Amino acid sequence: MGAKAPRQKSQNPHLLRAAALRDEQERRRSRTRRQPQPAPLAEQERARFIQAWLANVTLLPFVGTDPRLRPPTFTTPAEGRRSLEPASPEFEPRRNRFDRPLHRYHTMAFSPDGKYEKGVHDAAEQFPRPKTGKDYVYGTAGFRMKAEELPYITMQVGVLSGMRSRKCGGQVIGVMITASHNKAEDNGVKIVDPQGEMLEQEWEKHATYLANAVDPSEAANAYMWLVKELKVDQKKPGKVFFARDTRPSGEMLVKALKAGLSATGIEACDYGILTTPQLHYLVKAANTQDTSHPYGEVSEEGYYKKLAAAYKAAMDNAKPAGQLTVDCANGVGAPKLKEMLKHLPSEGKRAVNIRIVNDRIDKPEVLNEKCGADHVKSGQRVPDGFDGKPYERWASYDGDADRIVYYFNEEGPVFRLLDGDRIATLAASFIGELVHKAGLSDKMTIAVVQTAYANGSSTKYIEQNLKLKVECTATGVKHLHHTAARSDVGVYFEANGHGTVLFSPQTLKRIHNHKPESPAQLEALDTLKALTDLINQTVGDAISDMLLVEVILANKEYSVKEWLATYTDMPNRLAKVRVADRTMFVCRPGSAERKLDEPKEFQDMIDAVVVKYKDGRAFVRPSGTEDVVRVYAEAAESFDCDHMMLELNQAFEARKLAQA
Ligand SMILES: CC(=O)N[C@H]1[C@@H](OP(=O)(O)O)O[C@H](CO)[C@@H](O)[C@@H]1O
Repeated sequence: MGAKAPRQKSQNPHLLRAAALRDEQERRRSRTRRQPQPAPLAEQERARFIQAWLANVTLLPFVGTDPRLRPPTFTTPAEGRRSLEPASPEFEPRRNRFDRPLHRYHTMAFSPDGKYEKGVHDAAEQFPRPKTGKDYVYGTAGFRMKAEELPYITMQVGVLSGMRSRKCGGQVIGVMITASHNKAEDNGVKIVDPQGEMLEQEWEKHATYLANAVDPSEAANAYMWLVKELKVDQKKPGKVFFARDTRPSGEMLVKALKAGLSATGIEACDYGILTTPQLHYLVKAANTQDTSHPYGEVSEEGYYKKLAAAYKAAMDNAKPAGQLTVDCANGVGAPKLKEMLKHLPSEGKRAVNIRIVNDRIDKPEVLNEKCGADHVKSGQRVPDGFDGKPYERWASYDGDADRIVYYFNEEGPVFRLLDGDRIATLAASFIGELVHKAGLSDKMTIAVVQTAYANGSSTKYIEQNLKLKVECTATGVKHLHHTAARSDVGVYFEANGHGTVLFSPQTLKRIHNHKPESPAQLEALDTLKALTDLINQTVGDAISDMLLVEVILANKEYSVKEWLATYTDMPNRLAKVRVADRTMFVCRPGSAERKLDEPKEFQDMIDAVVVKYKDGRAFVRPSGTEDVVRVYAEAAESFDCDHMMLELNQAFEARKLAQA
C-alpha cells in the first residue's frame, strides 16, 4: 500500500475530535501489533467463537478511506470488538453519483478461518480498483465501460457470482464478458442466474456494493459483510460457467474473473468464446440436466443440435423463403452462425440458404463499426457491405448476438425495417394460429409484452387484429422477461430486436400431453412442439430468433413485403439529450416510464405539446445505460414528429437542462 498524503488540519471541532479518535486508535493498533500473538484456539473453541463473532459483530457505516481508520488485524473477540468504535456523526456514508449510499461497512479484518476474505484481499491487490474517482453501478446490462477500467470489477463479479451459486444451493451461475453493441475498446460483464435469466434485481445492488470497495481491505470487508448479511454458507460448493465475446480485452478480463472465483474457492468452467445467449443456454441446461425436463445437452454442440433438430421438425411441411443475408457486426455471431449452419440441412426441400457478411473477427476495430443491429435500427439504414437487391431479405445481429433486426430495400431505394415489434407480431400471430389449429385455444392464453418504445401501430395490431393482450413494462429485458413469465405464452421483444418467447411449465406440459383429434391438429401440434425447442427461452438470441422468423416466413409463405404489409408503422423519432444530471428525471411509478414525476411541470409541458398533433405520443425517460435522457415522439405524420421533437427540445433548452 503506498504512503498516504498528510491530512489537512480542519478547524471544525467535530472533525478535530474525530482526528483525535483516529490517532488514539492508531496508537492502540501499534501496541497490539507489538504484543505477542495468542496461541491458536482449539478447533471446537474456534467454531464456537466464529458463531459468537458472527452473532455479535456490529456493522458500522464506512467512514472514509484513511488507512488509519482500519481495524487491527484480528486476534481475539475482545480485541476485535474494540476496533468497532462508533462512527462520528459528521462522517456520512459516501453517496455515489446517483445519490445512492455506498453501503460500505467495517467488520473486523480477517475472521478466524478467513481464507476467502484473505483471498479477496489478495485478488484486489492483484487487480486494484482503477483510480478514476467514479462510482460503478450494475445497470440494465451489468457493468459496461472502457475495458481498461474493468479488471477489478470483473474480479468482484467473480466473487459475487460464486456467492450467488453458494446461495442458490450450488446451482451453476453464469458470467458473460461482453459489451454487446458497444465499440471494440469497451467491454462489460454480467451475471446469469440459474434458469438462464438475468441476475435477480436485489443482487444487482450487491454487485454495485462490491465494485465500489475502494481497496483490498475494503474489498475483504465488503465480502464478509455480504456473506453475513446474505447468510452465505462458505463451506457449500459453488460453480460458475463463464464465456466471452471476441473482444481482445476479453482474455485479460478472464484472468481477473478467475482470480475472484479461485479466491473464494469456486469451481469454474471456461467456455471460451460464445454468444451471450449460448452461455444462458448452458447455465439452464446444467441446472436442469438431472430434472424431469432437461433443457438440453450441456455443451456448445448440444445447443446447435437442439436448435437444428427443432428447425428441421418445424420446417417439415414448409418451403424455405429464399436466401437470407446476415450481417454479423464483425462479432461472435459470425463464427457461431457458421457452426450452426453445419448442423442445418444444406440440401433438399428444407435446405437453409444463409449468406454471412461482416464476419471479420480477426479485425477487432471493425466490431459493430457501421454495421450490426444497433447501427441499422438506430440509424434506420443498411450496414456497410450491403449489396441487397430490392426485396432481398437481410438481418443484422449485434456484437454478442443477443438481438436481431430484419430489413430490406424497396425500389428507390426505400429502406424498410422489420424490427423487434415486427418479430413480436409475427411470432405472436403464428403461435396463436398454431394453438388454435392444434385445438388448444381454451387451454392457454398468449400475451405480448412491449416497452414504451414499441410502435403504436404494433400495439394496435396485436390488440385489434390478433386479439391478444398487450402489457407494457419499463425498458430493459429483465422487466419484459419477468412480465412475460407470468403468462401461459409470453412473447416479448424490445423494438431494438431483443426478445424471445416464454412458455410456462404448465403450458409446456399441456402442449406435450395434448391428444390431437385430426391430422391437421397433429401437424399444428408438432410444429408448436418444435417451436418450444427452437426458441431459446432463457434470453433474446439472434441465432434462435432468426431461425424462428425463417420458420414462420416459410410456413406462412410470406415474403418480406407481406410481412411488412401486416400493419403500417407510425412515424416516430428517438433522440438522446445529454443532461447535467439524468437522475433528476424521475419516471412516475406504474407508468411503465411513459410519464415523468420530476422535474415538476415537465410532464405537463409534454402533455401540452402532444395534444397538438394527430395521434401524438411522446415521452422522456432517463437512460439506464448511458448518461443521457431519451426523448421519443410518435405521430400520424412524419412532419408532426419532427415538430414535436423540436418543441420538446426547446423545453429542455428553456429550462437549461440540456448540455452541449
Ligand atoms: C431505447 C433503447 O433501445 N434502450 C435500450 C438501452 O436501454 P436505455 O435504458 O434506454 O439506455 O439499452 C438496454 C440494454 O441493452 C436495452 O435493453 C434498451 O432497449
